[in-house]
Amino acid sequence: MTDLVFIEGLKTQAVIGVYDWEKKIQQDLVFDLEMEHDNRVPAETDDLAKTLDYEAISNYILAFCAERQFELIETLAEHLVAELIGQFKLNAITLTLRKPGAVSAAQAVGVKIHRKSTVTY
Ligand SMILES: Nc1nc2c(c(=O)[nH]1)N=C([C@H](O)[C@@H](O)CO)CN2
Repeated sequence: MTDLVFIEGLKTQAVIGVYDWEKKIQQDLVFDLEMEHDNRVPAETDDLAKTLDYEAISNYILAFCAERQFELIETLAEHLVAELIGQFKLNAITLTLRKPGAVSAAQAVGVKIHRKSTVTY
């Protein structure tokens, strides 16, 4: 099954970084998500409750970043994905997390992870 619900370029700020100066400031983060979902089911019923609500998931990520603090973006990505799988019953997700201001010579740096649920929803 190759259907997806995706979120692209979700921008927010968080306290994130390994250095002391980074723990006192907010820095930009950009999220791209691809979440596996059989889109035929919501399409048959025209029912929001049968799909992955990209608005609810986006709001969850914004709240997560406002409340939580990590050093590595790897740690943020892993914790966030684990919560999203549980909260929204995701079968599989690919998350790309960019920290655009981290390396001034680069447009962005970041991580990309793909995780599957241990149960099938
Ligand atoms: N793979 C990673 N490398 C680095 C990270 C990170 O989270 N993952 N973080 C930093 C610093 O916090 C950096 O962003 C400061 O500019 C360095 N390398």
